[in-house]
Amino acid sequence: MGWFEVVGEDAIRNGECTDVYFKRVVEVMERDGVNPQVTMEVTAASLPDPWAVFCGLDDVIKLLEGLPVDVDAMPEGTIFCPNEPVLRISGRYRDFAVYETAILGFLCHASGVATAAAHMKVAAAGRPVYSFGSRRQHPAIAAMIERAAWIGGVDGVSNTAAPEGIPLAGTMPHAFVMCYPTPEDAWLAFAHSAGPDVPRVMLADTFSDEKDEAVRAAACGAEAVRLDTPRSRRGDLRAIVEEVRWELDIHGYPEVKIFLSGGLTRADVAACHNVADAFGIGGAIANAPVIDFALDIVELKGRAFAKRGKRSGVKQVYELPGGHRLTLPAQTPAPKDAVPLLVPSVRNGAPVVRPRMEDARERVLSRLRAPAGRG
Ligand SMILES: O=P(O)(O)OC[C@H]1O[C@H](OP(=O)(O)OP(=O)(O)O)[C@H](O)[C@@H]1O
Repeated sequence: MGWFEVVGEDAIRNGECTDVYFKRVVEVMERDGVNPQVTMEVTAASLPDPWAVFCGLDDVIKLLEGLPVDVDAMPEGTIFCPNEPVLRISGRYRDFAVYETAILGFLCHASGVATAAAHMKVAAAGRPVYSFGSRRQHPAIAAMIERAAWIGGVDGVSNTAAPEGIPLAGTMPHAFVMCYPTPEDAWLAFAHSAGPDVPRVMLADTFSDEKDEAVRAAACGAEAVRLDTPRSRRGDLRAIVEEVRWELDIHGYPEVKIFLSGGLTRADVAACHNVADAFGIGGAIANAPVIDFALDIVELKGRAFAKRGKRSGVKQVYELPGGHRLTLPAQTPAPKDAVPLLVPSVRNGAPVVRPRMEDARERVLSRLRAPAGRG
């Protein structure tokens, strides 16, 4: 272990970040010379929502690179439903058994965050959503959280350690406002000295009522006011936003936008989607429930074989015209005009694809734009 209680990249790549039972059984199998050819599939029997976003494949490909395995998977950003295999690995069991822990960890966590982000975008109905939640998770995984949120469709992220290319977004903390004699002093200092590309979004709820501070912030040059109303003061959030909008308009600031944040849930965002102009979301994205993926043998030595509760045989998931989906045995001929969703990702340890987060994000956004919804 190093300075912090984190697992280093080398330990993950070497299979040292694993459940001890894998190490124990691999030793037993080595002694017995047992190492059958298997195909294993990753599926989730249930989801927090009717559909989810597949994410985390990039790390899985890097993890398995160089091992004698083949991997087929849905591309990152693919929408999937319960029981659909999202990824399959073929190889000799002992050669990749210890990686199950990390494979599932990569996929469960990233897919959970991407899914929550996509559902939040649906709730916001076109208004921008920003990921402010890396403070809710261990800093060592901030880049993963922000990447998954970006793939899920957020419009920017707050953590400066996010992967390059993701736009950074942020306003000002309450501590900043409190470090000046008055909020006006803080807002004017920010308006004067923040970088030219930094939007003048002023936090307008530190000491007094939102409608009072919002109008005062507008007078100090705010392009937008951020309302981060504490839950203890909240009551009817939509009514607060409507009242602030009214006061800004009547005092001559109709162009000043309202940015909402602070413990927002999907229901809060849906309730305010047409009165607030943007949303900063922390825990409701970063603390998303993980997707409960499992990795199970479906074929052993070339024959369909599965434990109880699982369907045996290698499968393919098809998308049909009209957005319908079908899971069939892989050897069944593809239905007419069907698009197979599981595609080659690794062949004998060599990556066939390098997932690009922009492609994954576009896959999600194009689905969210589709009139038929997620299909
Ligand atoms: O959706 P959430 O889980 O609440 O996370 C995001 C919140 O984190 C920050 O608030 P915080 O009060 O921690 O800091 P601040 O006073 O600097 O705004 C930010 O202002 C958001 O409100």
